[in-house]
Amino acid sequence: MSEVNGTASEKKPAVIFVLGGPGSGKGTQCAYIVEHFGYTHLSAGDLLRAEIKSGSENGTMIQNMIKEGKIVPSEVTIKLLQKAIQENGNDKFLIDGFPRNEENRAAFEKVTGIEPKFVLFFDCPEEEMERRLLGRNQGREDDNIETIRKRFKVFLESSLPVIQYYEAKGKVRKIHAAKPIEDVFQEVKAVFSPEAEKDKRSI
Ligand SMILES: Nc1ncnc2c1ncn2[C@@H]1O[C@H](COP(=O)(O)OP(=O)(O)OP(=O)(O)O)[C@@H](O)[C@H]1O
Ligand SMILES: Nc1ccn([C@@H]2O[C@H](COP(=O)(O)O)[C@@H](O)[C@H]2O)c(=O)n1
Ligand SMILES: [Mg+2]
Repeated sequence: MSEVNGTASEKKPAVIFVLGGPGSGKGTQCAYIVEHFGYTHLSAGDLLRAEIKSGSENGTMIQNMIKEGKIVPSEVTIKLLQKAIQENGNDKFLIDGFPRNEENRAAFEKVTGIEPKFVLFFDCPEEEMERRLLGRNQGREDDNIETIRKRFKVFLESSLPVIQYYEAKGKVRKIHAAKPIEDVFQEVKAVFSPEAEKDKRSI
């Protein structure tokens, strides 16, 4: 496929949006899904952090927004996602941490014409997410209590409505994420195994 929003005859990649509050375990579980089910993992946050490191002209703006827990304009994030999809040979992607608000959601659909197959939603209480983020130790500039509180607020105000939008379309697969990593993955597996079977039958 030469373009992500190419002509009707070109097959669009299968996309699963992976959503959940900060520290709910999205990245951790995506690594397991990649290993077991052959998806490519694209984390919107990781792509934005790489863009800062690359010295791009948007770097300072992105860095400031991440420090404040704010959502970067869709145009920037979608360009990074499109490029990552185009550069990858796979036809199925986990898009982690996107769409984060209604603007992200509507713009991605408009620009790429892609509707997610389903939305994997990691549901986790704030106290547990806060504990995990404060213990993460990956040197992230937004893993401090002040920014974490801002990120929780943005999640409740801007990201949950996106999950509710997909819930109304019957597309949300909710995972109880406040359990040990292996137990969470058992629940995730139960979502992906039937999908993998369906995919095999349609080949
Ligand atoms: N089920 C779990 N139980 C305990 N700790 C976990 C669990 N899942 C992930 N963690 C740990 O919690 C921290 C956050 O996990 P992870 O980075 O996967 O979350 P995330 O949802 O991607 O967060 P963010 O939105 O900030 O990128 C990591 O240190 C990870 O090892
Ligand atoms: N769609 C997105 C995704 C992320 N951001 C910004 O990056 C921060 C970190 O995201 P993680 O998923 O790695 O936690 C997030 O708080 C936002 O500032 C974004 O703007 N848009
Ligand atoms: Mg993450």
